[in-house]
Amino acid sequence: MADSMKTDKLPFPILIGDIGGTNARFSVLTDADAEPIPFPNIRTADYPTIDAAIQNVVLASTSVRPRSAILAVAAPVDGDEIDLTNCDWVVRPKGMIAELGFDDVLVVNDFEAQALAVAALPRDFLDKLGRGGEPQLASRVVLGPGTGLGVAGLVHAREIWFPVPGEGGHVDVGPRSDRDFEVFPHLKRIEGRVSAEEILSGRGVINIYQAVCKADGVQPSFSDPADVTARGLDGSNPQAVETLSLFATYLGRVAGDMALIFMARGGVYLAGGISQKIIPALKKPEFRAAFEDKAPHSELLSTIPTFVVTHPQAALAGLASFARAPSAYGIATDGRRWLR
Ligand SMILES: Nc1ncnc2c1ncn2[C@@H]1O[C@H](COP(=O)(O)OP(=O)(O)OP(=O)(O)O)[C@@H](O)[C@H]1O
Repeated sequence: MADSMKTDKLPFPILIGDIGGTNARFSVLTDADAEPIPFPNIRTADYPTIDAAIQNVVLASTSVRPRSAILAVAAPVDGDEIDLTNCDWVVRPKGMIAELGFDDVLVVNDFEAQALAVAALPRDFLDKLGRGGEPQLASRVVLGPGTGLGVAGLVHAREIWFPVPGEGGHVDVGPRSDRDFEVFPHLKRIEGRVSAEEILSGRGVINIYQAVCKADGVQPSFSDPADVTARGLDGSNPQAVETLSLFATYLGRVAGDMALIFMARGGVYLAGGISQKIIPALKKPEFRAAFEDKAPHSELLSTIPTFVVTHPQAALAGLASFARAPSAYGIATDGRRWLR
C-alpha cells in the first residue's frame, strides 16, 4: 500500500470533536476497547475559541489527559489556520499542541466524519425508508440536509472504506412533474440555477414553502423552517403539507442521483439536522418513489436501501470507529495532521 494511504494510529487517549456551524460535540476515547467518555453538547457561540471550549468543557471535567485529537470541522482544511464556516472559531492545531498538551492533531471534514459513521453504525441507529434489501458491504452515500446540504460518498474497495467528501450538495435540480413546472419558476435561484442546497436545507424549506404559496396565490404565514415542517407533519396548513411532500420528493430525487453516481448498493443514508425531524414525511411514498424514478435504472434503485441515521452523535461515533481502527479507512492525512 502506498505510504499516503496508510494511517498510523494516533496515541490514546484521543479527544474526538465534531465542530458544526452551530453546535460542537466532544468525547474522549481512552483506548481502543473503551466506550467514549461523553461531554455535554455546546453551542459554538457560547465560547470565544475552540481552545477555550476544549479547556472548559473537556479538560476541566476529567482527569484523563488526551494525547491526541481528531476534529471534524465544517470547513475546508487547508493550512495551519482553519476558519470555520458559519462560526467565529479558528482551529490552530499548532497552538493546540503548544497550549493544550496534544502530541498529535488530525483535522478532517465534517461530512467525512458522517461518512465514517455510515460505515460503522449498528443497524439499531438506522431507520429504514421503504423497500430495498439489507445494506451490502458496498459503496454508500450520505446526504445531510441541515444549515446546508452535505453530501459524501463512501467507496468500499480492497476491504477499506474510502470517504469521498465532495460538493454534491450543489448539483442542479430540475422540474419533473406538472406541479414542479408551476412551483419552480417561483424558487429562489443562485446565479440563475436551482441548486440542491437551495431547496434541501433549512432555508430550502422556506424557499419551497414561499414558492408553493406564490403558485397558490396565498400569503406565506411562516418564516421558520421548523414551523413549516411542524404544520406539514400535523396536516394543519395545506402549503406546509405540500412543502414537506415536495421536500421529500426532491430529497429522493437527489439521493437517487447520488446512488447512481456511486453505485451505492450499500445504501443511502440521510443525516443532518432535518432528516430525523421529518421521518414520518420521509416514510410516505414520495421520497422512495422519487428515489426509484430513475429510468432506465429504476430496478437497480429499487434494490438499494435508504435509511435515516438516528444516532444522536453519528459523526462522533464515526470518528471513534476510525480512531480505533484507522487502517480500515482510507483517510489521507497529508496536510491535515500536525505532530509535536
Ligand atoms: N424541525 C425542523 N424542520 C425543518 N428545519 C429545521 C428543523 N429544525 C431545525 N431546522 C433547520 O435545520 C438547520 C440546522 O441544521 P443542523 O441541526 O444540521 O445544524 P448545523 O448548524 O448544520 O450543524 P451543527 O449542528 O453540526 O452545527 C437550520 O436551518 C434550521 O432552521
